[in-house]
This record gives sequence, structure tokens and C-alpha cells, in this order.
Amino acid sequence: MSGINLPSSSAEVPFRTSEQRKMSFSENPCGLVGVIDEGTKTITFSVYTTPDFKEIASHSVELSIITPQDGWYEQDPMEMMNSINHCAKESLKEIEKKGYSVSDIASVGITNQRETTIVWDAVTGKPLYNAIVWKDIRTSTTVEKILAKVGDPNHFKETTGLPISTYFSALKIKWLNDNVPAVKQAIKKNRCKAGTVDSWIIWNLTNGGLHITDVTNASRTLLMNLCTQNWDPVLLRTFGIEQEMLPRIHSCSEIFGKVTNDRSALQGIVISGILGNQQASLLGQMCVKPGQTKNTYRSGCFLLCNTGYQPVFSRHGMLTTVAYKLGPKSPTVFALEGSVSVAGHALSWLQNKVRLLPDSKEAEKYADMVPTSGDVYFVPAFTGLYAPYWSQNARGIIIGLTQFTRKNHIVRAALESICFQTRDILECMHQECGYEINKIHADGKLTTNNLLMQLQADTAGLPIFRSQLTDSTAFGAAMCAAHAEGINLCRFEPERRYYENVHYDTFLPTTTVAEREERYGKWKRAVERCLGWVIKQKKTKTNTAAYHRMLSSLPASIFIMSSFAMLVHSVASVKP
Ligand SMILES: Nc1ncnc2c1ncn2[C@@H]1O[C@H](COP(=O)(O)OP(=O)(O)O)[C@@H](O)[C@H]1O
Ligand SMILES: O=P(O)(O)OC[C@H](O)CO
Repeated sequence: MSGINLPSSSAEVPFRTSEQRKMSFSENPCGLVGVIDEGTKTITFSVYTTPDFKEIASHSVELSIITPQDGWYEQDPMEMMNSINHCAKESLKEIEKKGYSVSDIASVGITNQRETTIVWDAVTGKPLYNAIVWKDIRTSTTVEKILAKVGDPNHFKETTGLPISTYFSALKIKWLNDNVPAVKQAIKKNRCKAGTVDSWIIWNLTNGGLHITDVTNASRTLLMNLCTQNWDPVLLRTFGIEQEMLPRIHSCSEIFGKVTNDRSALQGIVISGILGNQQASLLGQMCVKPGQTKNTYRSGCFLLCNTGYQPVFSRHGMLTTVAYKLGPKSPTVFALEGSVSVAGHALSWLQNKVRLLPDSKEAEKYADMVPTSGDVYFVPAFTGLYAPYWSQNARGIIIGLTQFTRKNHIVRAALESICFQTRDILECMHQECGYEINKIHADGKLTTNNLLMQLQADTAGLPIFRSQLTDSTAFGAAMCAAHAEGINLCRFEPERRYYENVHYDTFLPTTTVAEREERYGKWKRAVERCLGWVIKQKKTKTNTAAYHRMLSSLPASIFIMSSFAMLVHSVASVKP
């Protein structure tokens, strides 16, 4: 099957004849596709039929998050693998009830939370540390040091499309190398492997046979050159990372290999798709033409605008990222992305930490009990703010409280914060890519919240098209896997899927321009107040060690002065 030159959706590829279909289906007559969706909060395994992509089974479990210190987010890589296996087993039971068997699954696609970084021992296959999750900010001191040297947060932007931020994998690998002796040792012995979650999953499924990633995940590391789509030697040197540690970069859709791990429920199945989860939902939403835009509302919120074959470099805080590359010989399609680190996570916080909500699923009910947020604004900058601010020193704020404020107002303000953050992105996106963004395709669990969708339309002044597909991310990954040359289970048919199969609920704006601008102006004032809140990073155990290492390289007089300052600090922190 020839590669399909998306996004020019008119680049037609002939339908397979029934003879060809029989041939390619000879091994797997039912042509099912499985998807591992490893999100920050939830792991799901689902199974789709082809070529109509009906979901016939799905099983999810929540993944624990470990927060050893404020701003640190970790996950257990072994729990990830066990959960994936559990979900796969449960889904396989479901398909068996429907008359299928595991051998009907022709291939499996993987989509994952991006930037989250894992290092492991190539010999034992064991993780050398917990996964450091994308929103973790332990590397903020390193970021500050790099910024002090290079001056410009966009120093690597032309090469990578990304600003220097705690968000990206390079900083996390550097931290692991600098702070975890087991990692340092493994690197010395040439046994250390590193990667994003997709690489870890594939390494495990193939018993260490494959150490690979795809171009979308690699484009989120701050180590990949967007032009060559390979690891950049200058960046590797800058972060002190050996190329041997890193996976080989592939396209998103090709036959990578088979699951060989005999403990995996997926043993014997071909792996033919890898895609970061936000790129997968861009595909799943059929945003395949330049200018088409989607926003996914999950723990975070990620708005991507397809910019076609040319990377567009942002001057206003958007990221330039690879959207997809559907085969080794297919062209690379790029996107501009506005990333919001806290969306649904704000609701989880209201539920689990401050207990204003019994369940984030009930946010709509609670927020709907009041007609407005009562002029309360909630900026959930728990670990700083991502796009377009990129401020690691911002912290959360709830402002505008009066004696009349009820918890319902705060819940409503949390929903509005998701909408205002999206508006922040839209403001810049339009200036950057020049496309008239006249509607947004919305997906993700949070979009079941009708009030959120209406508030989004009212805040952005744009119609929101909510996909009725249960999961655009998994759907995008399923299409990507089924499209791979040699698997040939589907032809990527944006037009047909768009108009015939996927249905949308539409939410139209009900506010006037003046109302929108007034409220948005207040949001911007609230944001201003939370920027730069953190003046000095708190010293942690580990960065105290790094601090001492740094001190040992300074002249003695400075050392004495610094030690005196630390002593004063520790005396001051002793409680009476
Ligand atoms: N039905 C729902 N209504 C509103 N919010 C929801 C609902 N279900 C989940 N959420 C929110 O969505 C977020 C998690 O979505 P999920 O898709 O599981 O995340 P992830 O992509 O991080 O794995 C949570 O932060 C939770 O607050
Ligand atoms: O797991 P999600 O849906 O919050 O997505 C996380 C993103 O991929 C992080 O960049």
C-alpha cells in the first residue's frame, strides 16, 4: 500500500479490491486492532474492528501517582506494565464473549502520555528509578541555571520547536544522571537505556528486543532536531546525554516487530503504531488539513493546530511539534501546540485534596447550581504555567472571594479556568499560524461535562464541536496502527470518517463580545497576580547534595559565606 500524503486529503489511494483484502486478511481474517492508551491518570486497552473502527472492548485502570515532594510527580514503571497487561487480559475476555479470539488482533498501536521519562537497566530490564512525569518540576533549578547561561528561553527553539522548560524529557534524563547513583553507574557500564513511556512499553513487550520511539514522542524530548528528525548532537552534549541510551526514532506507522514477551496477554501480536496521545487525538479528530484544530480535555488540556508539512515557529509560547508521520516514506506533518498542564487535574484537586467535590464527575452538577462564578477566578498554576506563559515560578491562586462565595462558585471557577487557559492559547495560535480558527474540535473525558463545553464556547466566542466518539486518542492510535504498510487494515480516509461516521454535538457561544472581553480581562489580571510567586526554590534533600557539589567547585571564601547563610537559614526554620 502506498503512503498517504496527508494532509492533502485528496491524495487518493485506491480502495483494496476484495481479493487484496482477502490476501491481507488471510492471517487475521477479522482484522481487529488493539490500542494501549497509557495516559497520565488512566491506562486503557481497547479493541477496534476494521475498517469501520467500532470499539468492541475496552478496559481501564487508574495509575497511581507518587508525590514524594511538592512539585515532584512519579509513577511506577512496573505498575504501568502490569496494568497494561491486566487491561489487555480483560479486553481479550470481552472480545472472546463476542466470538473473537486474540489471534484476530492483527496489530496493536501504542499511544502515551508524552515527555514522561523512564530509565532502566538494559541487562536486568529493571527500572533504575520511577518514571518522572511530564508535569514534575524538580528540574527548575537546572532550567534556571541554563537560562542564566544562554539568556533566552527560546534558545533551542529553532532546532527543537520547544522552549527550555521542566516539561521536556532532556531535563529529566539529566536530573536522573546527576542525582541517581544507580543511573550514573549504569551509564558508565553502558547498560542504561532511557526513553519516553512508549519506548519502555515496547522494550518490555519485546523482551528488550526493541528500543525504539516515534517521531512525535521524540519531538517532545528537547533532544530531537525537527529538521533531521534525529537526535541532535549539540543538544546531547548540552544535556550530557549519550546517544546510545536513547531509542531509535521511527515513523508512527510501520511494522516495528512482534510482542515476544510470553507473560504478555498480547504475545505474538504485531506492533505497528506509536503516537504521543495528543497527536493521536489530532488524528482521531481527523484534523488532517492545515488549520484544523482540536483541544483534548483530560488531566491537562492540549490544543493542537495542524500546520501541514512546514513547521511553524512560534513567537508567542506555542510549541512546534511533529503531528504525525504515517510511514517511513511518508511526509512529516507538523502542528503548533498550546499545552495547559492543569485542566481536569484542578477538579481532581478539588475532589481529593480540598474535598469541595465528592467526585470530579459531579463538577457539572455543582457548578450549575450557581448562575456565575460570582466573580471568583481560579488560576490552577500548581507547578507553574505552561503555554503561553512558560512561567515555572507561577503558583495557583483563587481570587475574588467574598463572604457570599460558596463552594459551587469555586467549582465553576475551576471549570472556567480550563476555558480561559484555552482562550489564552487561541489568542496566540491565531497570530502564530495565520489560520482563521473558527471552531474547535473537543474530546477527552472532561467533555462529557456539558457546562464546560458551553462555558468554553462562551469564553472563546467559537463553536465547539464535541466528538461523540468515546475516545479520539485511542481511535487515532488504532487508525495509525491499522494503516501501517504490511498490515493494511485500513486506508486513512479523513473525508469519509469525518462526514459519515463521526457525529458531533455543537455548543454555540451565547455571550456578547463585550461580556467575553470583560471576563477575559479579569482572568488576565488574576494570571498576572500569580506569575513570579516563587522567588526562591525550596532546598530539597537531593538538590542540597547538588548544592554541595556545586559549592566544592567554588573558592573557599564564597563557601564560608554560603555555609553561614545556610546555617542562619536552618536556625530560622527551627520552630520554637
Ligand atoms: N466524567 C467526568 N467529568 C468530569 N471530569 C472528569 C470525568 N472523568 C474524568 N474527569 C477528569 O478527567 C481527568 C482524567 O482524565 P483521564 O482521561 O483519565 O486522564 P489522563 O489522560 O491523564 O489519563 C481527571 O483529572 C478528572 O478530574
Ligand atoms: O495523559 P494526558 O492526557 O494528561 O496527556 C499528557 C500529555 O501527553 C503531556 O504532554
